[in-house]
Amino acid sequence: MKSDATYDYIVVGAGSAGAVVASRLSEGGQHRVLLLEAGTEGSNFFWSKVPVGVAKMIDDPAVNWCYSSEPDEGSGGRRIAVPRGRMLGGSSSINGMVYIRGQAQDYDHWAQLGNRGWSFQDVLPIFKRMERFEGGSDEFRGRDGILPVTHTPRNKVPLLEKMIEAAEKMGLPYNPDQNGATQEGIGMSQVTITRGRRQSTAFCYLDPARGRANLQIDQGAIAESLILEGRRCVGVRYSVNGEKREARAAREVIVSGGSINSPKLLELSGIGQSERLRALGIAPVHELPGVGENLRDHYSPRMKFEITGKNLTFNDNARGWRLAREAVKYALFREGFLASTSVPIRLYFRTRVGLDSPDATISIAPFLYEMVGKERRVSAQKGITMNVNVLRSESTGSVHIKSADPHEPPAIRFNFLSTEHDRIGIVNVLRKGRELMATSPLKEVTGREIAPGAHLQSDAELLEWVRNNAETTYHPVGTCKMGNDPRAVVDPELRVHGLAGLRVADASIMPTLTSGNTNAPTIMIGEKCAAMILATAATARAA
Ligand SMILES: Cc1cc2nc3c(=O)[nH]c(=O)nc-3n(C[C@H](O)[C@H](O)[C@H](O)COP(=O)(O)OP(=O)(O)OC[C@H]3O[C@@H](n4cnc5c(N)ncnc54)[C@H](O)[C@@H]3O)c2cc1C
Repeated sequence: MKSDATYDYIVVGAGSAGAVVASRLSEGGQHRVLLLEAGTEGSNFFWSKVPVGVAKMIDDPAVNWCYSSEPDEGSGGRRIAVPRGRMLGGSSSINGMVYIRGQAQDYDHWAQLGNRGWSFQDVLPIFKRMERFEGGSDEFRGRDGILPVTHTPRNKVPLLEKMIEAAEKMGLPYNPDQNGATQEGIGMSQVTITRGRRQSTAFCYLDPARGRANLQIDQGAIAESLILEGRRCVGVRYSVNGEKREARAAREVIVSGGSINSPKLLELSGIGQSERLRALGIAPVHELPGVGENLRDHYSPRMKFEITGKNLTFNDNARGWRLAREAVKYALFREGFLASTSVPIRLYFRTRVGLDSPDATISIAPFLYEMVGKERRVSAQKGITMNVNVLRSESTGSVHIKSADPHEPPAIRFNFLSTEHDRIGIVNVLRKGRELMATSPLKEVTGREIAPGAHLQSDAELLEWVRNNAETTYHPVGTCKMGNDPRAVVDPELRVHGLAGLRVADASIMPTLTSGNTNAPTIMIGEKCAAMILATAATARAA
């Protein structure tokens, strides 16, 4: 066993949150930081740089953990793919690059649950500080941050103008900034793309930090367990190419492995439900019943409609010789299909009267795609794909290890559609999708409803279709949730309850889902965690 030097902080996982934590902790130069990342690729991985590369990486084990869920009732007995980034930048390096904070109420709710310091008023300054955005009002948006956020141009795909007009007829106004005063309405997606290049946390936070003498980034380094001495975490056991190593942390270890791998690492270290761990031959060290519980995600069926008009969708220009033309456009100008998000437009809306804020969303890819082997390709048939989901779904599942072998994937149980709220909600969203396509001027260019299909009308039929076809939007959260109740894993400072020297900082600490995609909130969590750690260190120095 190789025993490395002692660091002040060890961060496990260089993802949306972990890259931020390591970058910020090493910024001032006074703390020695070790960042362990299981993946071997970085921000120069070709398909990670090119926005359209999402489709290439969705199932590529070189940069993706490629997990899948356990079959259950909510998924009609299917296994659902659970892609997770496995490279510097983590899932921010393979994701769809949509940038959405969620609603003020999401964070106020976290604060109401007892998480002091997490209300919208508390986190808004962090969101503003971290972003470099070109529009919106100064009250809500930041201009000088490390993370470039851009607007998808409005007029590039003619079909989108028809969508905006149809939505407005339905009473959903055009919203120029869905990260501004209100999320509600139809708007162009904001994205972490600049000049045709993905802005992952690897690119924005780690690349500029690489030259720091006090930051060591070890890639291909898989954390296998935490080193605990009594009630204190003092380091990490990990392996690189099968070689076992140990690193010691004089101050703290920060686990940022994401919602699937963070609870897994805690359990492998004896932290979790003692009975469950004992049954797998792991000696329980610290009973913490919430570890791996409270898994939440956005369950998302894809609706598909035929489009009859000419040159209205990407199906017209992203195949055959036209795709080659798009490639040239990308190479020369960093523009076009290859340089864009696949979901340029989105709607946030209320599915029923009496709600304070939107409870559902539809994001739209202006093309149909098909699976060719394990790859998603643009179809010859013209149409659109709608990704629809309830924003704050209430079904909860779990992530637990299946054995003491750190290299075995954990059991992921989503338990989707297990609450009435989620069942009613998803049916309402499907109906809203239909309503949009049946409204002028979209109606005039809309052909057949390919999925779910017009023959499915009753709630029961639609729900059955969802069970058998829905995917996720790749937003697992909550498995090391923050709070003060018996199922909470970390406190509002993200310290693991009952242990010293150990924090968790990633999407797993969210007690509930945010109203939208989860990358921006997770980067904020990384920023907030680093700020809290640095404040603690400064207080200790002053004392
Ligand atoms: C395909 C896809 C599309 C998505 N699209 C969007 C989108 O458009 N917009 C959006 O906002 N969100 C999107 N998301 C979700 C968003 O990217 C995630 O919520 C966010 O990146 C999670 O960040 P994290 O820090 O919790 O985990 P991750 O970013 O996944 O980082 C965890 C890191 O830890 C590493 N790691 C794990 N275990 C170990 C270990 N034992 N040892 C060493 N390293 C380890 C992993 O390799 C990884 O690099 C998408 C996600 C996916 C997968």
